[in-house]
Amino acid sequence: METSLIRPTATTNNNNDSIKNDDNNKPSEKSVETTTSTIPSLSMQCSMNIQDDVEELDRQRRDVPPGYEIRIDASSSDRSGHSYCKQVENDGKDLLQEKQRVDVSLHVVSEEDDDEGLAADANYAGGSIVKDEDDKKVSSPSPSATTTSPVLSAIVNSAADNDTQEELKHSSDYEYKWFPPRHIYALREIIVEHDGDEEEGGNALYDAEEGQLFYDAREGDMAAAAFVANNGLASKAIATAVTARSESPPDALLPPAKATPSTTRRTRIISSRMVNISGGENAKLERISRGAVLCSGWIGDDDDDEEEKRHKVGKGEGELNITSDNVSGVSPQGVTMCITANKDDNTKEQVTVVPYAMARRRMGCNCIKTAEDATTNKKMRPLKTAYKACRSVKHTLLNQMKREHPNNTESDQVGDEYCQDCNFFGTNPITPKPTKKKWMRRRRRRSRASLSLRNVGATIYGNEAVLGNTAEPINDILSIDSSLGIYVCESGLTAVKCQEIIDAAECLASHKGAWSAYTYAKQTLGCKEYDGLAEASEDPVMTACATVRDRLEEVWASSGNNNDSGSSREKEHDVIPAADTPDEGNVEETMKPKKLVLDTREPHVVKYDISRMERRKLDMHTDRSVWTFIIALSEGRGQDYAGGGTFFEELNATVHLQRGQMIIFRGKLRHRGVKILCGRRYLLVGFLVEQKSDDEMLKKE
Ligand SMILES: O=C(O)CCC(=O)C(=O)O
Ligand SMILES: [Fe+2]
Repeated sequence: METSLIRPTATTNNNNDSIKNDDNNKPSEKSVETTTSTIPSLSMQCSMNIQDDVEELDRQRRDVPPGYEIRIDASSSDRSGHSYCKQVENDGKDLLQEKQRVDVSLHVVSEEDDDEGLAADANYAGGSIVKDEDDKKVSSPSPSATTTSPVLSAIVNSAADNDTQEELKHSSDYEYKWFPPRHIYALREIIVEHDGDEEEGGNALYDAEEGQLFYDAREGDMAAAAFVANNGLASKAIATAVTARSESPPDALLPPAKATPSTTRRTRIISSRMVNISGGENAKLERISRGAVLCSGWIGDDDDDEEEKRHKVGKGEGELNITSDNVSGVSPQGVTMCITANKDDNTKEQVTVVPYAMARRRMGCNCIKTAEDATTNKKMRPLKTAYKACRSVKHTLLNQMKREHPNNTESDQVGDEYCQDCNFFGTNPITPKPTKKKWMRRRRRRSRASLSLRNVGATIYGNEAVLGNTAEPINDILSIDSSLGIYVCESGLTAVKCQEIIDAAECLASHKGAWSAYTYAKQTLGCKEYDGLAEASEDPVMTACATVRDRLEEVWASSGNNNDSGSSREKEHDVIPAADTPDEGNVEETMKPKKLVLDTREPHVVKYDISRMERRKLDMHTDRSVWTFIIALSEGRGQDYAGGGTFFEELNATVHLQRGQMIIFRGKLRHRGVKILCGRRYLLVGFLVEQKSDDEMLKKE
């Protein structure tokens, strides 16, 4: 196993279009002055000519630590239609050797203008460059520098083994470059382009274990990129870095060199500070790469240089010969880079990513094949990720098809749209919309044939069942803010189980003809009403209820939060220690802990999609609940959707859950569902309310 590398590079900056960090409203020169030799100042070069990015840019400015600044340089552009990392030219010198400057740029084309796989000139965004000030070399950090900068410290400490850490701390060959977390995420799944020198470890990224933080900028490589694997340590390092930067001492937060794997699943890190990491160029990156096709083959003309070839492919020119033999996978997201796989004598084999539409057109065929050797051929190892991803896309699409053709057997579905050979869709994976008349007829038929309701849902989630619930509560609970009452933990749901709930909900919605909208959310389905959904959701819901009852209620009350008036922040001086709580008999009726049950129609599934603006988000509101739990059924950051998350007003942060995680919070906290940028986001939500006394019930009747 390769060791993880953090290969910092000295960088230069000759960009004068600076925009200052408006947090403290200091002029940019100020931040130059405050830059020390151990903490490089930060500037980012972005081409942002898309309106949406303005908000993101603002956020970036706020997020920049003191002494750093953001610089905007609208000149950074590339019209090839490809997203890739590149090293900006500098008089033909080997930049990495010279330790002068490394640019890491992302160039992204908006999907609206890309229907035939051709890049649009006007709509692209991207670019991030980290450089030091005044063309100066950034000095290597001394060991003390790692304590001066918690961010660097966190990154150094995330290196996989001690030797590497030591080397990084002491070697004068290394200099530290700090990527703001957003950009690390932006680069998360980008594959490093290098010139094909296939010596051992030539592309160490692909030898990285999941969870390693990677920054690889080797001499001779064509490009540099930061790479962060999906989960585990690397995420932790980033979460740590962000938190450390904002407020906390690094020592308390630094991850161990190797995370201890949890018995059931990989350690997953959640942080209230992992805010706004999607969006802006990252979102666009996620969007355009969806459905791209990975191909290997010749690109451009022999005498074109690499850059030229990429341009040509982006424009649909050149000699890329796409056949089913060289199509190697479909990338659902993230894998958007051109890769040079190998370089033997005169043979250059290129692996590149082209838009799905273009590949289809070139192949003159309705299906995309997945090359077996994507998993076995070492030279094509980068494709492994895409290959895996491809399988999951197929799975999702197949499920979708099954839902849309519930009565068909698989062979019925082959037809024009389905290739049994590769188990994949061709021209049109989505069934064409039925005419209104047909639709009405179908809807009537569906409602007649609606599921036979045994009223199981109402029983499963009735007061008695919830109060007598014997599910195991979750013990490992991360407190996002204990004074507000916001906690995150696992729900126990696996990805497969999450998908089962989604499938059940979608199946119901299609039988019913539509989603309901009985909470503030525009697309909901109540588990109490639908047996299939009720059954699929039982375990996580009961786990959530047990966790609130057996863990959170107690913690909450013991920190003086045993009534619900006003904000918890206001009550900070009014804490009644648990030990001083009077006997039950003396407690006034209002102070008695109430028994929590699920509200009349709870729990429910929420769906966000981008079909309409109001379905993308949920505006600021409070829930009519004592506690609300939200379980994420989909994965964010471009996998199932981008954007999203739950924003809390008092926290002033968005919490992003990973699939299977659950957030539990006080229902009266103002919160909103942040707009998703693409895909679909499903939640399983429950409102826990106080059980009404018999008197109250009678009164109501
Ligand atoms: O989308 C979210 O994260 C918030 C959902 C929510 O607040 C609700 O369903 O009441
Ligand atoms: Fe809510």
